Amino acid sequence: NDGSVTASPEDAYDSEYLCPVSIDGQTLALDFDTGSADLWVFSTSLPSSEQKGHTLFDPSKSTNWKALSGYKWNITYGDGSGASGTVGTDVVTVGGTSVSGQAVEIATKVSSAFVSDTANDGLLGLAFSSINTVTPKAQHTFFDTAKSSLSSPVFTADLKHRQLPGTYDFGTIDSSKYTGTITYIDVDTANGFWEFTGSGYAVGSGSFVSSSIDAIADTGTTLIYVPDAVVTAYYKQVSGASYDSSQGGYTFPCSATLPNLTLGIGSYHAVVPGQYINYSPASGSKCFGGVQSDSGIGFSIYGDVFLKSQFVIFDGSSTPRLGFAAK
Ligand SMILES: O=C(NC1CCCCC1)N[C@H]1[C@H](O)[C@@H](N2CCCCC2)[C@@H]2OC[C@H]1O2
Repeated sequence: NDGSVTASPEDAYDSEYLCPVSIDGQTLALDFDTGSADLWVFSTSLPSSEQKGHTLFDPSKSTNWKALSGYKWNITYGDGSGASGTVGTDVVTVGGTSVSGQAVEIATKVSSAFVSDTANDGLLGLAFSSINTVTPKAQHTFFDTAKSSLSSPVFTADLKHRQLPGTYDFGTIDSSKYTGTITYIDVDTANGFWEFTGSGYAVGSGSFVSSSIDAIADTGTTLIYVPDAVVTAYYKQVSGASYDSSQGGYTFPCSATLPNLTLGIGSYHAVVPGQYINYSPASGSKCFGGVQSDSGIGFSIYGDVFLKSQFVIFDGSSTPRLGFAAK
């Protein structure tokens, strides 16, 4: 029951990656999010003003749909976006991986950021089921439901930079998708995230600075959010860079040459190419950086700007761990 599904960038800046997911034959484009644990979809139960432009799941058209009476969900994400609604179970298929009895959370309310993100029909959470928001009983993620039917209890992310589709694979580690060896690091699941301790950083050709960085691997977050010491060291090497409070982050002249950012994972040095850190135009001739401060978040976030530079293994065995390799 192993499977592989394409992950297509939603826009020219790789703001998010969307994957086709079939719910009893109804196919929606979902944002696979290793930073949350709810599988929720735009539905015919939303007010029509919030449905516009999205593909909707209609449970009344599903023969395998089973409503969970009295069950509800309500989620708020780190960017302030959120959604809420009701719950049922159905057959969910991702690439070749099909599971029955999967909790599918029907949106009856979504925040404006989701309404306007018309390519996005919902989220498929891939964090640990301990942070699923369904009450009165938390539900399993798609990966947890599928795990026992996979050749190996793993999924991998091979996201790409700019305009290229990548893949999420379930159940196998495809050795054609990476070079060299895989470096594994322990994961602390206490907060429900794929959380680990990074070993430090380097900017461009500069020397590596050893420092413990508490971080999560989050496919649902676009950028890299790291401690101020890293951010300051990085933009010191970018002429014309500055913190722009009106943009809410560091910007620099779009013509700037950006240094690579190396992030340590154990003894492995993961290199994020400088070009990946020119995230998008901000205003005028300034561009918005793909590396920003993690202050106020509580931990660092290695989001898509980082993850797309690597081949990443999310190992859900009894001792969960993360694997990273160059590609
Ligand atoms: O909130 C975060 N990350 C935070 C970013 C700031 C620093 C803390 C973490 N990720 C979310 C992302 O923004 C959402 N967004 C919705 C609107 C369209 C774009 C995507 C989408 O839903 C869940 C996840 O993905």
